[in-house]
Amino acid sequence: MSQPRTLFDKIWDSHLVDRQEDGTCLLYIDRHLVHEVTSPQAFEGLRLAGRPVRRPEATLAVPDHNVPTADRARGIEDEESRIQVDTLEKNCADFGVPIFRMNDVRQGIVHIIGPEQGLTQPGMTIVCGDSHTSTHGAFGALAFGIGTSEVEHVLATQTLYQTHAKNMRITVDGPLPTGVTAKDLILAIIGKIGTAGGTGHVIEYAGQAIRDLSMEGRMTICNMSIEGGARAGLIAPDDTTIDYIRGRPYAPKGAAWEQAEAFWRALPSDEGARYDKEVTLSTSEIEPLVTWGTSPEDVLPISGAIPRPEDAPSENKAMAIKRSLEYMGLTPGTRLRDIAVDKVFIGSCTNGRIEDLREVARVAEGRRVADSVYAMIVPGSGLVKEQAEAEGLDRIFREAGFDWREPGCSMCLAMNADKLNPGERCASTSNRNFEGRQGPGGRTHLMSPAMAAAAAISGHLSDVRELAC
Ligand SMILES: CC(C)[C@H](C(=O)O)[C@@H](O)C(=O)O
Ligand code: SF4
Repeated sequence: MSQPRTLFDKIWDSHLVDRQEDGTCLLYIDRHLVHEVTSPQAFEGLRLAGRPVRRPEATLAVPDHNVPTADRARGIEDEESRIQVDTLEKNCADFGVPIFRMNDVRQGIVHIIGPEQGLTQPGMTIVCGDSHTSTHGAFGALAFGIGTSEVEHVLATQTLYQTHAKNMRITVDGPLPTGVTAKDLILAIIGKIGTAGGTGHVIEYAGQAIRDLSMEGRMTICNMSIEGGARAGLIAPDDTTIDYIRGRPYAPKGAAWEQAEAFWRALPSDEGARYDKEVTLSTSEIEPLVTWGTSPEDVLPISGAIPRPEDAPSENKAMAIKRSLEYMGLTPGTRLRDIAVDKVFIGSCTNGRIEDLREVARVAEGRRVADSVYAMIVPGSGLVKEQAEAEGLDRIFREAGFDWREPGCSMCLAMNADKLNPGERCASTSNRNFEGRQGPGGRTHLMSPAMAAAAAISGHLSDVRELAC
């Protein structure tokens, strides 16, 4: 009998082209997603070497980081952004790579459109020159970010050099308590394991709380695996996965669907498969969470207060807390819910999907954004936007005083015109809160869409459970 294998090992083994004595492996890559930030030098490399793209039909490009989220009819005003987006279009035209252009309704954040189009499927290897490629692991695909020289390698050969990561399993037991979402789960996980907790590992998420999540929630979890230091995140495919993929534009059809489904159902880790590291959490310990510092592991329940450096377990940690608090403009002991916000950003590849927008609408309906707050909602893709509008969510948002925008990365990382001003404080549904992430001097508190909506309405960090929904 063969050894029981994990989902990760099954995907790895089935994509192994070659293994060197030193452990370096050559993997076949099924899908390659491309955006404007990390691809220009890769295409330039191909041009210089006179090489074509090996499998254009396995590649899809989309501009997302540099696109404006308002007034698209006016084109892109910022010159640097315009050059980035134009360069991507030209490279795709020159090399025959399919692209969803800025004004295509299918345009959106690369990690939102892959799943939406049915390009992301269980058992695949998926890469993109972007760290949050881990998002696609929600489908039981081995998906990870790569650097620009690797983008060039994949474009040229459809393969990639890799070394085998270790297997880690994080089990979240119990049902989701009221007001607690996938975002709270992953923030709790990162709070527990730390930003280096997953280093060198591929994390498989398991347990009732994970199984009970929709695909949207599972994507939120896998998206932030990278913030926990992991190489990738994975969730075993099941009925929820298969139902989500069925009928999407790039999903297999007819007999190919039957075959694919049988293959997908054989992918989950075998009984008795061995993990190098195991972590267990119970949802009974988890409340709605917010970050207070400049790392995603600086996380606390909304009922908590800003930590005191002198309570830190080590001198180093005390220094780190002090520095974070200085940057964040916060005083130890302040109750989190007494912290006023200037802006609210709802969107990103972590929380810019339709379900996230429905959550926001549930909180926003019949209420008003506080006068002191500017709140923006940036759908993850043109199709998410279209769906939200078909459901009348945009009307709820507008009536409540939210700014309803065009799709893109936007203020998740401020590579376009959407930025925090120095010193401004933001409740954000994105995934990174380091110094300057949302604009130089900007201060970010990460949280779920419902919690961000609650902050927009009340004008300060607040507990969504106290707003009757
Ligand atoms: C610009 C890109 C390379 C970057 C990433 O790799 O993640 C961005 O998407 C981010 O979220 O910081
Ligand atoms: S939405 Fe944010 S995290 Fe996601 S790809 Fe864009 S910049 Fe990166």
